[in-house]
Amino acid sequence: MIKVGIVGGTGYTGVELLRLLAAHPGVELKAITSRKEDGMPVADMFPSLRGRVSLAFSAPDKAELTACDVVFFATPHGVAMAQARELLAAGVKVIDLAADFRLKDPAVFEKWYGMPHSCPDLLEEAVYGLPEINREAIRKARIIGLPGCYPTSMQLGLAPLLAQGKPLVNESALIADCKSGVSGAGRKAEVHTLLAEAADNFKAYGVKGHRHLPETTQGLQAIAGRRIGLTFVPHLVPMIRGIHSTLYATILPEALDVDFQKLYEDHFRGERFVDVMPPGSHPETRSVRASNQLRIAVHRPEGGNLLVILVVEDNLVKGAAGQGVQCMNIMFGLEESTGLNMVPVSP
Ligand SMILES: NC(=O)C1=CN([C@@H]2O[C@H](COP(=O)(O)OP(=O)(O)OC[C@H]3O[C@@H](n4cnc5c(N)ncnc54)[C@H](OP(=O)(O)O)[C@@H]3O)[C@@H](O)[C@H]2O)C=CC1
Ligand SMILES: CC(=O)N[C@@H](CCC(=O)OP(=O)(O)O)C(=O)O
Repeated sequence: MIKVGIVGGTGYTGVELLRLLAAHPGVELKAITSRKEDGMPVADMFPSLRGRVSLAFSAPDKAELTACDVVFFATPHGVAMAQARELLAAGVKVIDLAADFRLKDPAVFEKWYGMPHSCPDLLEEAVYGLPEINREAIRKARIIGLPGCYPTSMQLGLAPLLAQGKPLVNESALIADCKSGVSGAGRKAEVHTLLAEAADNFKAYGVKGHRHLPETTQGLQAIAGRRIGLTFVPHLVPMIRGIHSTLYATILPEALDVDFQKLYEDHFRGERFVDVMPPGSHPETRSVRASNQLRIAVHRPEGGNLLVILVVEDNLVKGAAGQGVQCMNIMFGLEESTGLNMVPVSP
């Protein structure tokens, strides 16, 4: 059994990790931390876990965490990087759901997260936890920086176009129009996620610049091996879970004959968690709810030169906790889908 610790068990991604790991056949939960709820039984705070998780939250304790095989950080940015070195030295693998190990350039990290990076050497070693792109590196990794929720949808949605030897679309003018449910903002109390603010409302935010832009650009450039240009506009929609990303790319004249549906199907053939839907499909967020599935539909309106890619995922599962479990399975040599075979909840 893999001994698992979770730092930050009371946030939405923390409790989602608990839901997935409580049903995982190869895992033993050893420590679930919360400084504010120290001593409270997990099932008292989350009755959905009654009979499934018998542990209580505890304050982060070095001895408890270093006795684990892997520790997940479901904490705000900056927490994992302060503790990772000690855990790695004790032979513990680290999977961070925040952004501490996503961006390769410490100066870019500091610009977008407003804090200096405390361990640039570990940043260099860390592997970006997107299995469909980075599976082999994840297998050998000691430390994983899991992608943000929006970047998962944007990178998987655009990867087949950019992974070709020569450009098929105008790679300097890609557009990502993305919508997220409010759980993406986390569990902490904030005015903009109050029911009276977020319900029956719809708005864009972060148009001037969102921290997921440099992360996504970094990933897409690594896939393409070329510079790319991306405009990313996130929106908040009045639903709880789910991301819907609509991606636009202009087809180059020399690629107008390409069968893009086939290109996507070939690219993701054999990928358990990426479903390329039949032509003409309109994926819905509820078709992936509470599952690690991501669905993609490829459109070319009126057969013209604009490609429209629709992507849906559950921000808390494929966009966070599920992707973390997928990476853990790969790192520990388990079947990649272990504990992740749930059917999406619909309606
Ligand atoms: N929500 C989403 O869709 C996604 C979120 N993420 C990222 O995952 C991380 C967690 O997000 P979310 O679950 O929404 O987070 P929340 O902000 O809701 O929860 C944070 C958790 O971290 C703990 N915590 C806070 N500060 C510290 C600290 N200094 N040391 C130890 N524990 C601490 C809190 O418990 P306590 O204070 O009691 O210790 C709490 O359990 C964030 O970095 C977020 O950006 C990533 C992808 C998607
Ligand atoms: C709806 C909403 O507010 N979403 C969050 C992104 C959630 C996420 O993936 O966050 P991290 O990069 O912090 O891990 C936002 O736009 O800030």
